[in-house]
Amino acid sequence: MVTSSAPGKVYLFGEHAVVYGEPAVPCAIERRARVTAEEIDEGLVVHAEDLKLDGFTVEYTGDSTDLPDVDAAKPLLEASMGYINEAVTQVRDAAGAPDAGFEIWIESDIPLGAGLGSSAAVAVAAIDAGCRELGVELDPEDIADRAYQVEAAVQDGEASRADTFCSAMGGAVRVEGDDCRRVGGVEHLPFVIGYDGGAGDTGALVAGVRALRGEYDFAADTVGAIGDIVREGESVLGTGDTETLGELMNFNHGLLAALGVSSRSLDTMVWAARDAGAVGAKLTGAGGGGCIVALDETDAALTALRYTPGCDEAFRAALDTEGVRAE
Ligand SMILES: Nc1ncnc2c1ncn2[C@@H]1O[C@H](COP(=O)(O)OP(=O)(O)OP(=O)(O)O)[C@@H](O)[C@H]1O
Ligand SMILES: C[C@@](O)(CCO)CC(=O)[O-]
Ligand SMILES: [Mg+2]
Repeated sequence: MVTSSAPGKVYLFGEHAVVYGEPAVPCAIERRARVTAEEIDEGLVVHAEDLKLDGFTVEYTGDSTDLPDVDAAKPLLEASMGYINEAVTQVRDAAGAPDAGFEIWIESDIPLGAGLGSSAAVAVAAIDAGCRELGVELDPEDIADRAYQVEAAVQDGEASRADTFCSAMGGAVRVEGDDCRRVGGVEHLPFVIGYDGGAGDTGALVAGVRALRGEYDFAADTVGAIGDIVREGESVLGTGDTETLGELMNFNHGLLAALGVSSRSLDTMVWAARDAGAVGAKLTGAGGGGCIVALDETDAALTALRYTPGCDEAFRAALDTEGVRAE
């Protein structure tokens, strides 16, 4: 039996636009998903106790034809199980063991569906644990690639490599299409996270941006302008110029809001952090609900968020320079 863990992430810049080939800079954070895998004779048994669907805790067995006995919509359950099922498919493929059976336990500090990359962290950790259990060591780039295949399969092709590459490699990364690399020289960023307790539907939000981009040239230009922000941000990343990073994050949030992926609670938390003196604040991930990320060396934004109606939880999240690892 082996356990692997992988970090969640925040986007400094570039979510959504990265789906259309613009660059993005996600950063791994010290909140992890841990996956334990044990080889069994056949089939798949998954214990996913954090996986709450409208209040249900799901412990499921076998493949998607053998759904757990809970009163939740079948597509919702199938989508939720998809990441682990697809990760196991990748493990069997990598190990050349199409019939390998697994019992899997998932435990995670990353809120689900909230923009902190829980799906990528679970996929990355599951692939690493499953492969090591079968005696196969993949390097982090291969794990990232296979975890991307998982996200692409579950999200009907609507996924970039950003979340999975970041989770596998750790630190700050830059992703532009298939070109994925680590950004050197970034050791510390004073991230503060505000979480509204909710979640966004990544697929629907991506589809909304795609539709706007098709309908209006200025929406396509907005996506391009997010790419310009990323290119500008890269030039100051690692120089210690937090003020400029913050200003660019604020601009990025405005453009994401223009594309329709913010929400009242995300905007409220963004303004609470800024009013408290954060150098910048924006939504992170797909949006619609979930988390914002602010930059603040002091405790002011953290405290302000804790008193902001609609903010369920606020916490610091240090940059995690380590990606996937054996536990
Ligand atoms: N602890 C967990 N146990 C089992 N499955 C999980 C767990 N955490 C995440 N998942 C899977 O990931 C899905 C959430 O992924 P989704 O991409 O919607 O959100 P996210 O990755 O948290 O946010 P974003 O992609 O915006 O950063 C869950 O529905 C579930 O299928
Ligand atoms: C919205 C999006 O850009 C980020 C979700 O964390 C989608 C993706 O990159 O796959
Ligand atoms: Mg995700």
